[in-house]
Amino acid sequence: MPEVPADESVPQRITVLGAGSWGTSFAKVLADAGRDVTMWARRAELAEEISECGGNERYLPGVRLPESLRATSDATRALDGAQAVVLAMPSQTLRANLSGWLELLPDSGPLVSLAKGVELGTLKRMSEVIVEVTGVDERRVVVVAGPNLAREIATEQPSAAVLACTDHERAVSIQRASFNEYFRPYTNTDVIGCELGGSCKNVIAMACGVAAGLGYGTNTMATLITRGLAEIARLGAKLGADPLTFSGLAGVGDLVATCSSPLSRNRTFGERLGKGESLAQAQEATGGQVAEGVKSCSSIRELANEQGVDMPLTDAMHRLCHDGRSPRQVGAELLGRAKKPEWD
Ligand SMILES: NC(=O)C1=CN([C@@H]2O[C@H](COP(=O)(O)OP(=O)(O)OC[C@H]3O[C@@H](n4cnc5c(N)ncnc54)[C@H](O)[C@@H]3O)[C@@H](O)[C@H]2O)C=CC1
Ligand SMILES: O=C(CO)COP(=O)(O)O
Repeated sequence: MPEVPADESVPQRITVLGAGSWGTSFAKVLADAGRDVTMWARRAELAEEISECGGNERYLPGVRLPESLRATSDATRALDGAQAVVLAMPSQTLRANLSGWLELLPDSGPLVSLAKGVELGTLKRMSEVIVEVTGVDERRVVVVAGPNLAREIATEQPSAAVLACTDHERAVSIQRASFNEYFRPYTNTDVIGCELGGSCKNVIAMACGVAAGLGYGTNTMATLITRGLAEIARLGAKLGADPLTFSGLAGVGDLVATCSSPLSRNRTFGERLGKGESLAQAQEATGGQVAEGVKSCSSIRELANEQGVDMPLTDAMHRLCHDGRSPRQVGAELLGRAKKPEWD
């Protein structure tokens, strides 16, 4: 266990709200870094399995969790004494969940967001939703981004992440609270860029999955990743992100990991669509786990339209998921677009 200096700015008692794959894996990261971690799970049986059996077979089969990790389905108990709170649920459910916990959240300390998505309807990033619902200063909100496939981290494969916060010191406090032998977090003050990178890459990963499902190879994947990065960076530039962020872990890093890995739910979802499954069939097959890109392709597309930013791949994924187009049709539409220089 790495030595963390006894420093009051490093939260010791941390609550993770949400016990899906990333919530559980991130709770393990924190516990392995020496923190005192309590998880909240929606289902009492899952809370019991984590506390009593040291596992979460539905989300992370075969993974042994640290003995120190406790879980409860009682949010009041989970949040009692929390010095930092980690929010680990799907983007489209964050607002409703958070609204139910307002009275229980600590008055100070970081609120850490793991979710990668843009809210339907409001088109807000998750840190914006947190600030709006709780009324906290944005400098309390820390966003976790980067190439972080939950299962790889839960099996202690070396990984890096980005902790983004407009308050550098706050990001450093979570960095010190979470680093361990296999998890190396960097800090970044560009919250907008990190959140956009994490949300938009889910849509591009779906596109790569569709291409794989259609039987296409490496040239197609490389094209989708590269042109995906170009459209993400265009949106980021318009919304005030630091362009450098997109060449970092939250940009190209997460894009490469998610677009290439069979562990990615978004890529797998796209692959099923590419093989001819319907949206409902692909949804059924994910076993209740979230593929954020399915909804974010619509919210990001709307955000891009609002900002006058061209995002053809995101638009294509929206047409495929929600507008009745087939994978081959959207492929043909993309290739048939007006010819243009690589850089506008
Ligand atoms: N799994 C991964 O590898 C990574 C996931 N993320 C992001 O973290 C967020 C959470 O993802 P996961 O933990 O993987 O999701 P998951 O689908 O594995 O688990 C979601 C968790 O949220 C809980 N939840 C609370 N309210 C819910 C509701 N109304 N509907 C559905 N579930 C609800 C579920 O019970 C479950 O514990 C997502 O935004 C995802 O994009 C980010 C990095 C890595
Ligand atoms: O965000 C992720 C990796 O960084 C996880 O991607 P999926 O949600 O597609 O599994």
